[in-house]
Formats: sequence, C-alpha cells, structure tokens
Amino acid sequence: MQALQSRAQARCLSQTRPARVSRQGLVVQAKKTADGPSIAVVGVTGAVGQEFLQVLKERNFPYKSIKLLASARSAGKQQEFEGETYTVEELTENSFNDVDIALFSAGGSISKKFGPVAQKAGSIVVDNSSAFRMTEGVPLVIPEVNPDAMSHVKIGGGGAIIANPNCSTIIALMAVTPLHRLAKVKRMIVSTYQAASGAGAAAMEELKEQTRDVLDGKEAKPVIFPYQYAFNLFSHNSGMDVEMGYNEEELKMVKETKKIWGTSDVAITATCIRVPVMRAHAESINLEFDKDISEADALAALAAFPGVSIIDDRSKNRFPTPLDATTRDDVYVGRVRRDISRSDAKGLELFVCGDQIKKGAALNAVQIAELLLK
Ligand SMILES: NC(=O)C1=CN([C@@H]2O[C@H](COP(=O)(O)OP(=O)(O)OC[C@H]3O[C@@H](n4cnc5c(N)ncnc54)[C@H](OP(=O)(O)O)[C@@H]3O)[C@@H](O)[C@H]2O)C=CC1
Ligand SMILES: N[C@@H](CC(=O)OP(=O)(O)O)C(=O)O
Repeated sequence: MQALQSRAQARCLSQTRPARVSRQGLVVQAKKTADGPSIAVVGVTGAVGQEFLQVLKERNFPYKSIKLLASARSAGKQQEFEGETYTVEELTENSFNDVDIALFSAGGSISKKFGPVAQKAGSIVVDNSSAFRMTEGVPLVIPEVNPDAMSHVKIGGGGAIIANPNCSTIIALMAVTPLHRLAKVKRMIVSTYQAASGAGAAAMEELKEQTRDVLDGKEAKPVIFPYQYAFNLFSHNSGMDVEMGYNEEELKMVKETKKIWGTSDVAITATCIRVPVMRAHAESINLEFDKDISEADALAALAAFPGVSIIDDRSKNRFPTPLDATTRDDVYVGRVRRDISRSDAKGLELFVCGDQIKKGAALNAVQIAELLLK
C-alpha cells in the first residue's frame, strides 16, 4: 500500500513541475542584449542546428549577436531567427573571431578540424559530435548530472572545448543517475530503440518517403541506411567492431557513462537498434545495485530529479512512448519494477523515452551554454 501511495505521489510530483516548453506556448523569445555572449551555430541547416535555434528561443537565451554557419552548399541561404533575417555563412578558419560560445553540430570531422580553430580564437566550443568526448581534459557534461566537470571553464577565460554526450547516453543517464545516487549501480544492461533523427535530417526524410512508397505498393529505396527502414528495424548503423561484435553506439554508451560518472567500477553492456520512429529514442534498462532499492524510493528519486517526468500507470498499461517525449524537454520514465529474475531486491527494470534532438542533443548543449553564463 505504501508503495502504491508513493507511486501516486511520484506521478503527482512530476506532473506539477512547471513546463518550460514554448511549443506549448510559454516562452517564445531569446533575449538579444548587449550584455549577452556572441554566439555561433555551426551546422545550422541540419536537424540539430535547427533545433539549436528553437531551443535558444524557448529558453530565452541571452545573446549579443548570432552567426549562422554551414557548408559552402548553404552559404547565402536566408534564415529567420527572432524576427530578423540572417544569411547563412560558409564555415571557415576565420569564422570565430569575436565568438564567445560556438555550438557545433556538423559532424565529427568538422568538429575535429574547426573545434581547435575556434578554441584558439578564444571561443568556448560546445561540441555535439563524438570527436572530443573521450579526450582527457575535455569535460563531458549532462548539466543535471555532472555540472562540476566544467566549473573551471568561463567566458573570457580563454578558449575551451566542452563535449555533449551521445544522445542514447544522455537519455539513459537522466533516468539512471538519480537511482545511482540512492544505491550504486553495479551493472547496467541497455537495449535501445533509436529514432531516425539520430542519423540526421536526410534519414528522417528517408523514413517518410519509404513509408509513403510502401503504403503505395512501391518498393522502398534505401539510401541512408542499407536496409528498408519503413516497417522494419535493424542493428544501429554505426561502425561495427568485428572482433568484439559491438557497434560504436553501444561502446559510446559504455565509455561515456564511466567518464560522466567518474568511475570505472560499473559493468555496462548495450544493444542499440534503429527503429522507424521519427525523433525520440526509447531504452529498456536493467539495473543491478550494490544494495536493496524499493520501487517507491526509485520513483520518488526519479520524480525529484530535474528534467525527468514519470508516466507509470500499471492499471491502464500507460507508460512512456516516443511520441510522449517528442519535442519535449524532459526524459520520460516508466515501467519501474523489481527485476523478478533476482531473489534479492537489488535489481530494477525501467523504460525510458527522450527526444533525441532535444535533450539528446540541442537542449543539453544549450543547458551547457547556460552554465557558462552563471
Ligand atoms: N550529441 C548527440 O547526441 C548528437 C549529436 N549529433 C551530432 O551532430 C551532427 C549533425 O547532426 P544532424 O543535424 O542530425 O545532421 P544533418 O545531416 O541534419 O546536418 C548536418 C549539418 O552539418 C553541416 N555541414 C556538413 N558539412 C559541412 C562542412 N564541410 N562545413 C560546415 N558545415 C557542414 C550541414 O550543412 P549543409 O546543410 O550546408 O550541408 C548541416 O548543417 C552529427 O553528425 C553528430 O556529430 C547529432 C545528433 C545527436
Ligand atoms: N546517437 C545518434 C547518432 C549520433 O549522432 O551519435 P553521436 O553524437 O555519438 O555521433 C543516433 O541515434 O544514431
């Protein structure tokens, strides 16, 4: 009975947290102000770059000026932001003079080439790619989880690179960290169901086109992925370590979690799968703790954690779905239950959904930029 009451309380707590999502009509303007930092968005024409602009608006992010950068293909395109029309510029070595914060999302090779250029010019790079995540000295940050990792980086204190973790890692750790603070996680087994957006704007288009084609009785034409995507699913498309049998996405989850938590004393394995969903990832997570943990305590810790909402109604079989998370800031957690394969109370199962482009990428990066303003 006590557990049931706590489940209800936990749900209630999460529902009363104020929303800050503008698509629902709350905050709609960033703040252009002479006191703000000058910012640049690298890869602005991409799925994540466009979301950066949306999130900057939604969060009322203060800025003095904004520079929009992409490849030569996009140079000259017009982009509206906050009622002003900007011209997209080609990214070059000279793009970062007078830029305080550079938000990068143009892929790892562009980050590797231009991240150090921006850093040398004095910019603080918040990098969405995997280029520098495991580099020693580069903070890898989820603001709700390990903000202290970047406390030495300050605007005006010289250039720096801060890495945004992998989207699947961010979404998992938003749910697992509050539990890890209750009882240490000894082992984590993750299975992901990853959306098209993780492979970029072109993959999202491929999912739409193939769905239309298949419904029209035509053959699906795979371009981005090697398999038919509509009405199908397959192992994650990142590179495979043939020797180990793990793909890069799975290995990122393992390595990045250890760096973010600052421990190697946790056993992690993952299976990452691409599913025909547009933009929110789902993850099934099995956890083993170093001591007993009750469902009620787990739910209360999750409900109290900023950026987490609970959808967990067993009687209605109502749990998080990717569509619940789509375009939302929060990571949604449900199916919080004892692992019945164990005879003790040291195991829990969870199901988690988070918007891949939002908390998995642009929102987390803008939250990192917000920490720089404090
Ligand atoms: N942290 C995370 O979890 C996530 C990170 N990412 C990272 O963000 C990157 C972008 O993802 P996404 O937006 O989905 O990809 P898209 O394919 O939708 O967009 C790619 C962007 O990069 C730009 N670009 C490509 N080549 C160059 C170049 N030579 N010079 C300058 N700009 C270039 C493109 O510009 P143009 O239109 O001109 O070609 C476009 O703006 C990913 O490769 C990944 O590294 C993505 C998702 C999640
Ligand atoms: N994790 C993304 C791909 C991605 O962009 O990953 P990373 O930021 O680690 O390169 C996906 O869903 O496929």
